[in-house]
Amino acid sequence: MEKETEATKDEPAAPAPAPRVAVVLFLLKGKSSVLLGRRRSSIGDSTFALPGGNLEFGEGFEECAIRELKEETGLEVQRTEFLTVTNNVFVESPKPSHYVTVFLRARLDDPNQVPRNLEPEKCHGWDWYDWGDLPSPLFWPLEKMVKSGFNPFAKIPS
Ligand SMILES: Nc1ncnc2c1ncn2[C@H]1C[C@H](O)[C@@H](COP(=O)(O)OP(=O)(O)OP(=O)(O)O)O1
Ligand SMILES: [Mg+2]
Repeated sequence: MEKETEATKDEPAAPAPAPRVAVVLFLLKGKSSVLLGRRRSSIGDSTFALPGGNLEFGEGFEECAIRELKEETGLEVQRTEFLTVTNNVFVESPKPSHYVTVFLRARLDDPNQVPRNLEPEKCHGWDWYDWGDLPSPLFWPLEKMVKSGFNPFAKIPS
């Protein structure tokens, strides 16, 4: 049953907070490079994270990843593969939030494409980092994956 906060005489009841869905992309280059950007956000400010964002109503995961990548970096990919999904509750951010995050991966269609920082209000800039020598601090959900041994370059079991 949907929970609602108590309505007052003048204000309608606010809907109870609900989990949201995000789609993020491991964009891979060569044998071991991934694209990361330093976040400017109330969630994970200044930490290094993957391109991606909120799934829009009616959108597919791949469609969302391709759109967010293009909006944030100008880079284009044609197809993606599903990697994993994680459940992340951000209790300490100013506005607590809960994200179910879908991780996809892709390779650059043209390895000579250069990322541009098209949303500078959300990111300090994009760059390629070696998976064996990642920058610090990583956005904590990503840090957790790295620590658990997750490898976005691994062959996906069929
Ligand atoms: N690497 C990650 N691991 C887990 N969750 C992540 C990761 N990256 C992002 N998220 C979650 C938490 C973020 O607040 C949420 C939305 O991504 P974020 O990049 O903040 O949105 P956005 O501002 O690009 O979205 P939009 O463009 O839709 O407004 O996704
Ligand atoms: Mg984003």
